[in-house]
Amino acid sequence: MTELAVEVRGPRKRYGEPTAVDGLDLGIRRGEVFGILGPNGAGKSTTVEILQGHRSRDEGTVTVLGVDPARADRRWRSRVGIVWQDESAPAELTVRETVAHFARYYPGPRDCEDVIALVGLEQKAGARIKELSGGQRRRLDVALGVIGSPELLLLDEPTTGFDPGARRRFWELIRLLAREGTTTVLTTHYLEEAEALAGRLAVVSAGKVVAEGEPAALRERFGTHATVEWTEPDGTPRSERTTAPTRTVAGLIGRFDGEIPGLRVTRPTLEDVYLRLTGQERTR
Ligand SMILES: Nc1ncnc2c1ncn2[C@@H]1O[C@H](COP(=O)(O)OP(=O)(O)OP(=O)(O)O)[C@@H](O)[C@H]1O
Repeated sequence: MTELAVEVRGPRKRYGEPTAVDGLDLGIRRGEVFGILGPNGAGKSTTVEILQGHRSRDEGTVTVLGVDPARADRRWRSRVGIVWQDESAPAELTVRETVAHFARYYPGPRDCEDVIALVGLEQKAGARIKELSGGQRRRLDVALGVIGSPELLLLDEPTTGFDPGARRRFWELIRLLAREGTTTVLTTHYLEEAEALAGRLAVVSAGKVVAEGEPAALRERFGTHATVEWTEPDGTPRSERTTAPTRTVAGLIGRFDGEIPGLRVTRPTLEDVYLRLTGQERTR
């Protein structure tokens, strides 16, 4: 059996111009949490939908848990957990009824009450779906994605609308599932989420992968410039972008007698690297 849970080679999907997915190659290992980052319209949802078997592709080979999702059967579906961008669970059912209803589709589901607690909906277990807030609805979507004990979770912007506490709880859930061996693929616009959760990331832009690797390695590879900031004796704030911040600081030490006012050395964040890779770099 292949070590890769997801293998995508040369996929293309065109709705018109430009091509939505244009050779967005991915190799996602079993058991890893893999993040897909990219600006609006980069092709993330289209890719996740192709992996889920819910969108056709024009070209390329796609293998998910050893199967082409375009030809997947019910057994394959029970091994894959999906969090839809807009779930359409019946509004009149309660949270508990909905989770129990979805659990029946799977051969080895998790315990319903456990899952409700894992997404923090214990207090709302008896509430009807139509009475939930947007963030609570989204938490229910996540519960429905994990209820079947999937081998692979495919999550498209799972934490949109989550408050910070719910987001942290979600991170804990993904880590718990990862410890159990679940592979997770998630798209997100939250850079700190990608950094906190993903062992590896792909940054996509215009339907292609523009960089891939561990978050720290991406920062190292693409975020080569640090910024050194200080204040001149006349009060003028200064900053310098440099690949050799130690040398800049050494120069300042030579010029200043004692403490350098306002000295700060900042390394690029994942966000800086992301903005640079996707052509949205700010000028500091
Ligand atoms: N059903 C569709 N019909 C026509 N064009 C589509 C359709 N779905 C997506 N597209 C186009 O394909 C491109 C990629 O869209 P996609 O939804 O995959 O991007 P995304 O990276 O998920 O963006 P976002 O961050 O906004 O969710 C966009 O230009 C979008 O307008």
